[in-house]
Amino acid sequence: MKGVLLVNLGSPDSPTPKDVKPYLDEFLMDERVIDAPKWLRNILVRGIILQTRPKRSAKAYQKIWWEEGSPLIVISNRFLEKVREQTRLPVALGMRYGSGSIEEGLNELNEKGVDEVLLVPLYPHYAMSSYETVVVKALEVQAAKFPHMHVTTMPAFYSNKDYIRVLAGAIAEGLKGFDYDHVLFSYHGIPERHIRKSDPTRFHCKIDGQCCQTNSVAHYTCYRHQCYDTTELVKQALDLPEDKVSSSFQSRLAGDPWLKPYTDYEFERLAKEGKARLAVITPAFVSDCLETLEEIAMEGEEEFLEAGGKEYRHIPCLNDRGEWVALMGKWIGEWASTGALPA
Ligand SMILES: C=CC1=C(C)c2cc3[nH]c(cc4nc(cc5[nH]c(cc1n2)c(C)c5CCC(=O)O)C(CCC(=O)O)=C4C)c(C)c3C=C
Ligand SMILES: [Fe+2]
Ligand SMILES: [Fe+2]
Repeated sequence: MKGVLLVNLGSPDSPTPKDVKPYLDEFLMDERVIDAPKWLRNILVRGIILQTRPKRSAKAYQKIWWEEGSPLIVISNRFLEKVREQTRLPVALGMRYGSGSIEEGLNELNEKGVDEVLLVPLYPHYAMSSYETVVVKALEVQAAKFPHMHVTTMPAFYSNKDYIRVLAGAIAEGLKGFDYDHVLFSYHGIPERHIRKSDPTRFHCKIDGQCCQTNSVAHYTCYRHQCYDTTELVKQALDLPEDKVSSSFQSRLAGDPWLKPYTDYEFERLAKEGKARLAVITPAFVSDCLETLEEIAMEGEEEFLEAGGKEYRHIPCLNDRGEWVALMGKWIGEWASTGALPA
């Protein structure tokens, strides 16, 4: 019997340092997130980052926490419930880190008699620290605990025409009544090194301003290429003027170079260039979360206005909007009936 496992990133159980610390420990000790040898990761994460970050992160989580819990978890559950209404197949939800794990999700499907699983990483783009780690973890759990199950993985859907239509529709709605000077597509950042590590050709991705526009098999796993592709396709779908659109990368940790341009520097640059009214969208996330609600909607606005900007609008993620739920229902239906996956 077929079934579906949706997987998102996960959140701490509460916005307190006590709960944020074990969550960050699991997250940052993932070798695909902080990709240093284990002994060094131990020093970096447990010896340095976790000494101060949980307190700082907990404060940030407190600013965005909802009565029902973490926005990312609440929204993922709302999405789950609505997707269930679109299909007769069992659908479960798992989180890569923290409570409500991938194992619990697979177990729920197993108890319903599912032995053929469609695994859906809830990330539009491929990155070793997001999409890839979900797939690796799910396959590890499946092999160890549910060896009779067969798992098929949904590909990254960053350029799928239906996804672009749905994303463009959400952005058009968000831009309504806003006489914007610029639309910034802010994607979660990753270290530049991750791009090179994910290049199967080992020579294509040079992050030189050219490689992401030159055809290559490397783009199946090139986060940077995929992010720029999403921006370009939405720009075309909405007929946005070339000089009013750009992409940037947010949420970097100190240390190695991360993908540029950095979102916070872009806020300043755009304000200084006289772009008084700025709209920001965050298409690396399908659900609003700490990174969109605190870093972009709150901090971003402050930074932009302080730099001289006049008006700022953060456009929400797809969350549980009807068109997105219907599209996931359509993809599940196609897989269930013909085995086809979104291209
Ligand atoms: C080395 C560090 C990190 C990499 C690489 C990274 C990639 C990455 N992350 C997301 C999605 C989310 N990240 C979120 C929070 C978050 N991310 C990092 C670090 C890296 N992420 C940290 C330390 C945190 C925790 C908060 C903080 O202390 O700043 C979230 C929000 C979770 C929530 O509970 O709301 C999401 C979502 C992607 C898609 C990605 C690679 C493309
Ligand atoms: Fe992150
Ligand atoms: Fe590239």
